[in-house]
Amino acid sequence: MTGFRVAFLGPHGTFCEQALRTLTPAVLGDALGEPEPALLPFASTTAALDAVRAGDAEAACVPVENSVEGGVPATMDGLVETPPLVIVREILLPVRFSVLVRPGTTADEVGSVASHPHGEAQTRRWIAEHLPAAEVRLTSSTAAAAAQVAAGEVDAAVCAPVAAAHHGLVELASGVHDTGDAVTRFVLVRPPGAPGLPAPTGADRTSIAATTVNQPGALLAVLTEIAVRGVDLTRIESRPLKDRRGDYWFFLDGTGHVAEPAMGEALAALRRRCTDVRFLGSYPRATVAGEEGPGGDPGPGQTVKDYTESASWLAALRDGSGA
Ligand SMILES: O=C(O)C(=O)Cc1ccccc1
Repeated sequence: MTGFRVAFLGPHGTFCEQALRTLTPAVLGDALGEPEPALLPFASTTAALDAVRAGDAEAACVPVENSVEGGVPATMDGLVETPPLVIVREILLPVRFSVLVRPGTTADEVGSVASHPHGEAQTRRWIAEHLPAAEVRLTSSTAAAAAQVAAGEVDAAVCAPVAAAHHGLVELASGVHDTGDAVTRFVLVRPPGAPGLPAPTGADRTSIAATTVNQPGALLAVLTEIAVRGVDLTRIESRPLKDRRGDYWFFLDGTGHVAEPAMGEALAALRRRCTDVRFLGSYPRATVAGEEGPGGDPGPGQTVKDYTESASWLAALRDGSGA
């Protein structure tokens, strides 16, 4: 038994567990310094993140966004709480839903159907068409919906096919979705300073959360600091600050690593410009099998080599050896 624990959105049979299990022992060992951790299911993403903050787990795997429904609010809110956590890996999981029922249940007998809000959002049309009379209930995870079916609390669950084996259910339908090729992005988080924080690979992503003063052009100024350094912004999404009505956290993902000059300079500029800025991690960019990731040519004068050469040139001006 290892002393190393990874919390995840449970119960067993969630997409989150599947995402975590796609990491090979080598990748986990690299990201966590421990190839075979114990995987601990938690009832919510908030509880999984809290477990890391409380020292009850060394890392947590949580869903962060979906290509159809956008960000997972509980995860975004949880990432900017204190003490800070940083992302050390991202995992992209193509998501295919099954509709699971107790053995013997027919479509006509389904009076209620449950799923995680992101599961419901991705199958809303299908449910309206195939289970028009069913009352829709939202659950903390897709596997929690399957557990409710097994307990007789609800008739059907929209969830991962693997949840059938975990909860003794059968498929009423499989391959269910409103939009094909949906992908969910999960992240593995750790406390900052933990061993094994990712070194630059040359194909990394950095996640940042920033708040600005409420003035015309404030967000434009933040985006400009990023754009002029050739950082490819791959995501921008906002969440209300809650205790400061009208103010927002802007969640920004861009290509590059904090150890590289362009991203490092962009972060330093945000630190000057923003009322608050949180570094949420630099980690290797994941791609879906067979697809090209972002981060092509950063533009003229924007490569790491360009930054290094211009920094040496400036240093020479300053010490009087160059002109
Ligand atoms: O509830 C789950 O299984 C999760 O991992 C969250 C989720 C829900 C719906 C689609 C993708 C991920």
